Amino acid sequence: MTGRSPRSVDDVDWATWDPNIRATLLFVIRDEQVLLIHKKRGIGAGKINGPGGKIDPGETAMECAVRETQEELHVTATGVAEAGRLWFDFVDGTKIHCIVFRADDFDGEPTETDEAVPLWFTLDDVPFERMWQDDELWFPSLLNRVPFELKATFDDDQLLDAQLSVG
Ligand SMILES: Nc1[nH]c(=O)nc2c1ncn2[C@H]1C[C@H](O)[C@@H](COP(=O)(O)OP(=O)(O)OP(=O)(O)O)O1
Repeated sequence: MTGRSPRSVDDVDWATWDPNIRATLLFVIRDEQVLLIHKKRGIGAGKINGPGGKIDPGETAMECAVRETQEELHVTATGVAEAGRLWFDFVDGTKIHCIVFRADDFDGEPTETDEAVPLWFTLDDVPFERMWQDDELWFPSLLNRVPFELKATFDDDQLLDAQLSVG
């Protein structure tokens, strides 16, 4: 039998799943608004997302989230706390483990860089149609400060299946 690419979350052997990318996302949520980016390059270029990126050797996930936010927007997030964890299994073999952080505030002025354009959205107007398809599933938990875990399968940037657990 020829191998079939995993399609549903239950097709993936999560017990042996080993991510080839460990990354972070950070969402500053302040005054009923969320600070997002239009990402110019890298995985998900062209989409709107939170700032974030790959964890460097020797740094913690939280240090990575703060560093990436500094690099992409020239602001320093404050009041940072872990919000949830994401497991993305792509049919091309890319396996991304992503830790999501929430921040209450920041120092500095959001500034466009080579990597990102800063964008503010009110919490009832988050542009999910321009974001990764999984984001809409876990964003309510992020806003409500309920810990979440999401496993999802993707074909390129098309969401195939997702399982969310909260609390
Ligand atoms: N399905 C998905 N949903 C989502 O919300 N974010 C995703 C995602 N798949 C990937 N990402 C994000 C998480 C992480 O911040 C980023 C990783 O992509 P990259 O490695 O291209 O990041 P960067 O290029 O910004 O990082 P560096 O290479 O470290 O500069 O993509």
